[in-house]
Amino acid sequence: MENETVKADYPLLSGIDSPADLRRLPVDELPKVCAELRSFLINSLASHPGHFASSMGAVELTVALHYVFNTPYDRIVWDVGHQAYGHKLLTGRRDRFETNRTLGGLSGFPNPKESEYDTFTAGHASNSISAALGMAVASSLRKDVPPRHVVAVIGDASISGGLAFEGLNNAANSNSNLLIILNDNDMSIDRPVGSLNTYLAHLTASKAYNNLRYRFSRFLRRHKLVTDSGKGMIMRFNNSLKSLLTKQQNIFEGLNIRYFGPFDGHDLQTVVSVLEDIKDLPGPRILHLRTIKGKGYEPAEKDPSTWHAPGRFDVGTGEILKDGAGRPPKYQQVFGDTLVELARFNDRIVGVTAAMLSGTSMNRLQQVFPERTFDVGISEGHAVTFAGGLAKEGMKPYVAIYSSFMQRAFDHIIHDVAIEGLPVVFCLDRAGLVGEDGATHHGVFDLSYLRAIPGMTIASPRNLDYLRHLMLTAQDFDGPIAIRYPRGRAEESVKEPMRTLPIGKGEKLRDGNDIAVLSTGPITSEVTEAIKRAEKELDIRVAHYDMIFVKPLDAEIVSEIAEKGCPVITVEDGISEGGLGSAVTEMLSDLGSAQHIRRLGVPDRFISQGTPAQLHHLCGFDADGIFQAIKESYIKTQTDSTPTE
Ligand SMILES: Cc1ncc(C[n+]2csc(CCOP(=O)(O)OP(=O)(O)O)c2C)c(N)n1
Ligand SMILES: CC(=O)[C@@H](O)[C@H](O)COP(=O)(O)O
Ligand SMILES: [Mg+2]
Repeated sequence: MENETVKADYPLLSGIDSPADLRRLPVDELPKVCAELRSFLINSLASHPGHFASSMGAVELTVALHYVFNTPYDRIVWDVGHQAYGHKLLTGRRDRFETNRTLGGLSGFPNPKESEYDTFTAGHASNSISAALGMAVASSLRKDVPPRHVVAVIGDASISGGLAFEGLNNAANSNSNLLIILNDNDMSIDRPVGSLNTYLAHLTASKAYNNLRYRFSRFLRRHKLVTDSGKGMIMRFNNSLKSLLTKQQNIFEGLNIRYFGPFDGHDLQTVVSVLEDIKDLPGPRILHLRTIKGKGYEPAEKDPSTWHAPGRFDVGTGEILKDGAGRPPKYQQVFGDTLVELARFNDRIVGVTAAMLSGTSMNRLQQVFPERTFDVGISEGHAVTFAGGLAKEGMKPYVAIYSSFMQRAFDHIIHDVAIEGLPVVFCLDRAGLVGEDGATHHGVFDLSYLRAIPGMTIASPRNLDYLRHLMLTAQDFDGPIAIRYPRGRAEESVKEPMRTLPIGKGEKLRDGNDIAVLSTGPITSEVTEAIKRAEKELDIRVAHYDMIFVKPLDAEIVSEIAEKGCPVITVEDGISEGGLGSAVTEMLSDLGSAQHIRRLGVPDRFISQGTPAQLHHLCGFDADGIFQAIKESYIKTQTDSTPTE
């Protein structure tokens, strides 16, 4: 990428290999750096897609942070990290940026294994304040010289998450050098929800007070009046102004966190000078910046939801290049439509999601039954407990949450739903290896963590028909049930009318006695392909069962394969430890069988980004990997049964 054209198009950016280069520029050159960063992002992401609008909106903030703070000595902790592309470009990764989110390339999120500037794992929302506070406390315990600044950058939706509140609550009691930057663009992925959002809008309305207050405190500091008595003066000044200019107390100051703002987060000079002013103040502080999601690219500014992660697009026209024409629908779409279909006939059905209204297609229910659809914001734990309450009073909640985000709600599932056996339907979208979002987002742990919960029923459809069958089955099921389905499009469209399935029953898709393969979920189609190849190339007969339910596991099927006595292979798009393979192994062992079992799934390590097909191959459970496993298992039986001299 660093050719002559790039240098001509990005004269300043091409000279910035690290933030130290940025810091050598005069402050009035910084707006040009921002313009170049935006142009770079637009041109790169048009053909190498990723999280667009948040990074565009955080450009000035990113430049200001690396300009004012001595990174990487000073720590910037990005929340979620989907706004950190500008940060990647300024921290030595510009020439590799086109590998973003691809196999072996850059991670789409800050990743400490990738760069010393990426200070903490990011991907799941609301962790930045806690992590940054921990770092700040560690720094003061170590008595770092010079004192180390720690900055958490968090969005208006992410700060509404429970974990962020816990962090704020703790930070307020600490004297650590923590600066929280609230990047408030008044957007989540969809419209933000909740009263904190309304409250932040009100803070903007009290701008006059906040500006005056900031100017006064700056005057005192510049004239070295910030002694204890100076602080007292500030407080008295604040309090009298507050009653004059605002109707309510500032929530952050009420928590004992000094609040500055709101300021225009695109006014670079202001952001730089405010950061310079407040960076050395002791104790926890919050700087509230108002920004525009998608800033600098008109289509994104107008429709930030669509441009959160738009895919490929035409830079000139702003047209998003769709890849779905004529192809079967996505799992999420069929989930959304089926939920509407069921809800039309059953007025107890309600939908709950945690800030993923469009991502889960729960917006389809919202369009038809707005009063029965609940987007509770980034609060997976609350979503589950809230659903528990709904179920307790006779409603039938379908809770659609991405599998990896549901990890946040593990205890809520146990304590607030499973112990009472409440009939909540957990719709785990993005189950399995999700692809480009990588390790933080792969939904690979759900089978293992849910299977450990007594009374939990867990199922996975092999195609869209079975997704619909399971959603109908769940409607009349009196207990907690999880349905896991993957990201993206199915291989085939819906073909059959919806019907109820027997709980805990799998299906035999093919019979044979040489090997038995047991699978769950859409990966079943890879098994079918592998078996066809094995039967042709190895001249063997392979039995294939779609287990559908991982819990309760179909004991009849497991007894049948125990009787066959042949080698067994299990296949799942999830971590091998504790999932389908473990369930089958445990049951066979309970039956006293000593059959050879091979468990195919995600190995015991974190898997980075790539396309799902690449990752299935890497983990050895695409059609080719399954074929190899069948072959090896078969060869082993042949070798084992050959009589020795
Ligand atoms: C625990 C968790 N839940 C949901 C998400 C999905 N998610 C990613 S970004 C986002 C919206 C974040 O909004 P905000 O913090 O305001 O940042 P913005 O996108 O506006 O820049 C959501 C809900 C997530 N990453 N983590
Ligand atoms: C940053 C984040 O967590 C979301 O934007 C996530 O990347 C969405 O994933 P999908 O693209 O699968 O909806
Ligand atoms: Mg936001």
